[in-house]
Amino acid sequence: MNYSMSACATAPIATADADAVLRVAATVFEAAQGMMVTDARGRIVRVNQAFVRITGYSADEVLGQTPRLLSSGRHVPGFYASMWAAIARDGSWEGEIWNRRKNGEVYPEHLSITAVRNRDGVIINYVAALTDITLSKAANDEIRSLAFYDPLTRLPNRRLLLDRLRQVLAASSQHDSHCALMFIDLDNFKTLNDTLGHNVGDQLLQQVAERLQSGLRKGDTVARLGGDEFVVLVEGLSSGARDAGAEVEALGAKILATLNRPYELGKHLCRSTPSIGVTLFHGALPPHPDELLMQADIAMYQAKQAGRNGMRFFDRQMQDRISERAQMENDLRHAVERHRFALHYQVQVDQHGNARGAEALIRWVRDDGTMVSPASFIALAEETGLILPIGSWVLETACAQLKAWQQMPEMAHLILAINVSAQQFHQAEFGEQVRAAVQRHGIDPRLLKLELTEGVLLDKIEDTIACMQLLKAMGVRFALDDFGTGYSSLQYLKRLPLNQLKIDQSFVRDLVSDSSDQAIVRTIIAMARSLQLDVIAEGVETEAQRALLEELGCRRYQGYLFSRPVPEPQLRALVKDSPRTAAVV
Ligand SMILES: Nc1nc2c(ncn2[C@@H]2O[C@@H]3COP(=O)(O)O[C@H]4[C@@H](O)[C@H](n5cnc6c(=O)[nH]c(N)nc65)O[C@@H]4COP(=O)(O)O[C@H]3[C@H]2O)c(=O)[nH]1
Repeated sequence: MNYSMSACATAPIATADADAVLRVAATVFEAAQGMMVTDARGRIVRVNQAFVRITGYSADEVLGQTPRLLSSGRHVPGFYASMWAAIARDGSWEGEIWNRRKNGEVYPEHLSITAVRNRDGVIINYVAALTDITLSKAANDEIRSLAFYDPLTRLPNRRLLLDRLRQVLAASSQHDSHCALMFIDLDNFKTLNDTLGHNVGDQLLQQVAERLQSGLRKGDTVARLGGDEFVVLVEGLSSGARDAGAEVEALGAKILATLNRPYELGKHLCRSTPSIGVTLFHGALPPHPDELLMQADIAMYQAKQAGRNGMRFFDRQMQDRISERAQMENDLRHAVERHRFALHYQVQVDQHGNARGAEALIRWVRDDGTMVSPASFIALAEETGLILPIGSWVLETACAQLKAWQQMPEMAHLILAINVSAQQFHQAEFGEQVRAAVQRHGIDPRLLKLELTEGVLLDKIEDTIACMQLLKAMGVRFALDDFGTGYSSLQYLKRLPLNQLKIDQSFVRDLVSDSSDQAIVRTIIAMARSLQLDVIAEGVETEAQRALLEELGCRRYQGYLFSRPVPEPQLRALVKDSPRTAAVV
């Protein structure tokens, strides 16, 4: 284009060929790009239709003028001087500038200017090609905005936050002052969103964003990471960690108070509270931005654990615990995939010492063969949902074991109890799962006992009763585990098709010396009687405890006095020796 223009401005018109070149040049000159030709002194000598369209000036209005008439006044003083210096040096210049249309509107344009020289090398014209980039610039801005800002709140997003954090970290080695990263998460946002709808949830997030922004200093950054997670980056705190901590503490208290004020969300007046996690950093050895964000997140999690609507500072021990937990979750997942579990069995005896049954207690078998107690992984399995495949494995393994016992005369009478967690029990297909397992293994369902805790039973009581009744009708038994530690009331206990109450070991431990434990155990036994339920005591370790339990009316026992939980072959040996099962320590 510029080449053609130079041809147009400089080629001598002598031949028919030259005529054709001229027509081509004229056509090119009238292309979509704005064109402007000046003489060597900068006076406009020619413009095309596109120029007229872009600038709003007619050719007559600009001929003889200088391009200064388009100037927007937006550029710094040295801008044009350096542009002309480049043209003088290189023969051309190209870049983006702001110009002004005839109607006063300032617009961005892409401009390229080429100097045209005669045969002697003297500049005779300047040719400018200009493109209005208003639209593409707007599109660029939009892309930038989408890439770096959260569309809902207009706050910086994670990408921009990390970018700023990187800058702050790079600069922090030169400053003494501390900076803080605060991770803010709204408590119960999900519930509000689910109950009042996303529209109301969005309004809350917008108002939280406004409150956060208005409560901070200009230099601080508020970002939204997504969902109900906000982050505040605070710079320029005191140089001493203690003072900086106190400043952040005050800021945190202010944020808590601001976000605690009620929100008007359409026709709803709502309350929302935040949990805030803070990590402080400064100078010498700044951590990686992702690491800082993780620390603040961990501290926020700790604030949640501590009861919400509060603030916590990051603490490294907490991080170690969380890393351990993550590692354990990973290992447990592998264990579930490869069925790395074993059932141990703890015998349950009657008052004559005869084995009447056993409780199956799971162990996680580590790759090095060590056994991990369920006390250290069942809670994690419940939190992560892994309890479902684990529970299925226990059910299958217990049924297979019962089947095997049915072929052994000395074991065939044993009732096997398994623990069922709340999540497992409340799956819609749990009843069916048990029925199918019983059928698949061809076992007598009366030999299977499901131990449930009070928590399981209290939840969704009608569904619970329906599921229990279905299984009870098949012959499956139910025991209520850890009895006495929850909130069971006689009224609802009456409605549950239970077979047995299990006295929690915490009442057995000091039974001999503690008269209030004796009173509790006496009451539980009386309650069981009135409900016509069996009663068993767990955690029986001494003969004195057993004797007292017997005196109080309890006829079934489980505990170290009889045996610890042991692998199946040991249980078999033990049962063979019963009555008065020998103690296995
Ligand atoms: N101090 C003392 N302790 C005694 C005595 N006798 C038994 N124990 C222990 O007390 C726990 C009794 O089981 P639990 O209350 O159902 O408590 C169980 C149960 O809630 C859960 N659990 C075990 N296996 C499973 C399972 O397959 N599924 C589910 N969901 N939970 C399980 O893990 C808990 C802990 O199991 P374990 O570590 O095997 O711990 C067992 C057992 O080893 C005694 O005389 N003294």
